[in-house]
Amino acid sequence: MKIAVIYWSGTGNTEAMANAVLEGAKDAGADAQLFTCSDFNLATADSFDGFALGCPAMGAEELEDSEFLPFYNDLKSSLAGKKVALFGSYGWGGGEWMKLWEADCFTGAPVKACESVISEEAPSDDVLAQCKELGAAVSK
Ligand SMILES: Cc1cc2nc3c(=O)[nH]c(=O)nc-3n(C[C@H](O)[C@H](O)[C@H](O)COP(=O)(O)O)c2cc1C
Repeated sequence: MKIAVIYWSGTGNTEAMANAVLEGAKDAGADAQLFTCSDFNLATADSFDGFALGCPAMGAEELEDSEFLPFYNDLKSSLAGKKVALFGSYGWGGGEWMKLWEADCFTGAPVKACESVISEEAPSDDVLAQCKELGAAVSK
């Protein structure tokens, strides 16, 4: 399985989660690669079997809108039939942004690999373990 772990992170919390997702995917035997959303070449999207996408809550319970949201909107058409899992960090909103993101993502054609993983600010060891499991789930 060829897996892309693609994230945006302003202060490193979602980045730490992405690193754990990558580790979990590699441990599960996937050919997994880590990208920031601005580094990912959309022309290569069809070559991946699964995607783990990470973005923190920004704006008012929104995806980061200067880099991640435009990237995600462009990627969406390539997610049909692919395994997808979502993760990210939040501050004070209780995870509302993730519910909105899931509704947007999984009412389309992607195959939900597992439950999303969210972290209040910096990920704890427990959350990092959940991130590794997410990486493994998207790799199956
Ligand atoms: C401009 C801005 C907007 C934010 N909006 C929200 C929000 O709507 N809901 C929330 O729970 N946290 C919000 N946060 C908190 C971040 O989601 C939180 O600090 C998160 O850990 C940042 O992740 P990162 O380190 O990957 O950038 C916001 C933070 C910033 C800087």
